[in-house]
Amino acid sequence: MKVCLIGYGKLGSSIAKGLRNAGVEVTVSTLPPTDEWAREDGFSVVPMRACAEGVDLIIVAVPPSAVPAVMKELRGVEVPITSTAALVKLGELKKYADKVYRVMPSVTVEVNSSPVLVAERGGGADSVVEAVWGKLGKVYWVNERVLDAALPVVGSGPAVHAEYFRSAVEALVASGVERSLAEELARESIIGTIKMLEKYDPYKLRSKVETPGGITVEMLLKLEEEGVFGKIAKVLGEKGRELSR
Ligand SMILES: NC(=O)C1=CN([C@@H]2O[C@H](COP(=O)(O)OP(=O)(O)OC[C@H]3O[C@@H](n4cnc5c(N)ncnc54)[C@H](O)[C@@H]3O)[C@@H](O)[C@H]2O)C=CC1
Ligand SMILES: O=C(O)[C@@H]1CCC=N1
Repeated sequence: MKVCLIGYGKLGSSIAKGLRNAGVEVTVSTLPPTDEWAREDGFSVVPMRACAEGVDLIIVAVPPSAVPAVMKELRGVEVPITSTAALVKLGELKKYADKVYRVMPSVTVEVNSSPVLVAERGGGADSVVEAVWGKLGKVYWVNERVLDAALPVVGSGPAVHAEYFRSAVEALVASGVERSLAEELARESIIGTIKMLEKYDPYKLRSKVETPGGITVEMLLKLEEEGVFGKIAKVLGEKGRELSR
């Protein structure tokens, strides 16, 4: 499979590396200075129309404000297009191309382990979209409203989740644990928790940990009293509702 990737920034570079891990041939078209970064990472960089020739799929990973210019330059190209841009709706993309999709992944595509929301089925090239994006994680076909609602947890997710990880590490360091050990302990604990969440719902998991009268319930009630978890749900939920309006 061959892919043309437009944009080699924070997300684009992760997409390119993830696709390469999976054996997909990637050609890049991007602006300076990221063209040099792509070459340094071993990708071939060419002008946009040349990039779009003879490939199975085009991935547009440019800032939302640059999408209209890129889509105009791709006008008339028959290859299906997937846009990763937040905020640029499918209706807007369809003004420029027939076979076009919105995709919402996260930078964890770099390790081939991202949820990938795709809107919407029936865009004229579903199987090639599934085949390429399926190399980067797990594909979920959804309507656009769901893609937007999920953006704060999927697209922004790694940054948000990493802040919890960081807080756990700081807590250990504050208690006198060496930072390298603290990082390892927090990471292993989170990996184990994710595996348990495949078996148990969060309420059940919490009840397995909370010893009556013990320290877990004491700490969690304190965090709840301070509104920590409610605040996360409120802010991410409000953003999802705003985006999916
Ligand atoms: N960074 C992330 O974790 C995620 C980003 N997104 C979306 O992906 C898109 C890219 O985001 P980032 O990589 O963070 O942005 P970025 O600013 O790091 O990278 C943008 C890239 O697009 C290139 N570019 C800009 N205008 C161009 C043009 N006219 N022609 C060709 N290339 C052009 C830039 O040179 C750069 O390589 C955005 O629309 C964003 O909403 C979606 C999900 C996650
Ligand atoms: O922060 C942003 O706007 C983009 C979309 C999701 C992740 N990064």
